[in-house]
Amino acid sequence: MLENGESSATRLLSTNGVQQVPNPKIELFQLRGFLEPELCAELIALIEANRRPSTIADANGDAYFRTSETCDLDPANPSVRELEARLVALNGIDPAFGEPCQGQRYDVGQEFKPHTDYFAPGGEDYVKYCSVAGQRSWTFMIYLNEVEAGGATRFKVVGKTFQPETGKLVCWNNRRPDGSVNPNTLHHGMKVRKGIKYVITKWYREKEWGW
Ligand SMILES: O=C(O)CCC(=O)C(=O)O
Ligand SMILES: [Fe+2]
Repeated sequence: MLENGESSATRLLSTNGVQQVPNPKIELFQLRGFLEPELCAELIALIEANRRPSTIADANGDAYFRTSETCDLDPANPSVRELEARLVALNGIDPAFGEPCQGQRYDVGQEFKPHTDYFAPGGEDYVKYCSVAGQRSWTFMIYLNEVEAGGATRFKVVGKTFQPETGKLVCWNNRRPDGSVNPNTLHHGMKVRKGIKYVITKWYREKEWGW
């Protein structure tokens, strides 16, 4: 187990199939087939059964900034426990540093406009969201299905776009090597044009979550 909500390139690349985006501005990885289709289908069913409008920290006045729906996944559910076990095996992050897993559902026309997952230092909500658990360290995201059209995740600064693919994981470090937040992680969950998009998001913190 690594310390303080940290994963590392070395740890991630020790799993067969993990690929790192070759760009010094960001630590960004993908792993195809991280979850098998059966587990993805179970997680989709959970998201369908229990969802609410998604929210954002540091509200910016744009009511259409994040138009998806969110599911707070029950940590006691067997499929969610399996998901958590897969994550720790891959990333070596002590689960105590993780926020609870969420599912996100995007219908046609829904998106999450360009944003970073870290809380803006000095921003209004920084104290509110970071005083206990600290800043977000790593993001792990898993696509649960193939979308008929649209719904890619675009990292504009580094020029990398990921297409949704059943069971594919994408993960990145939200900070630079010196520990400061990395604006090059800016990413856009682009509009779904046809079909419905389902993803899992898992965020880790620099301190124990403990809520
Ligand atoms: O849905 C996506 O492609 C991106 C989701 C995302 O960035 C987030 O939930 O923070
Ligand atoms: Fe994000």
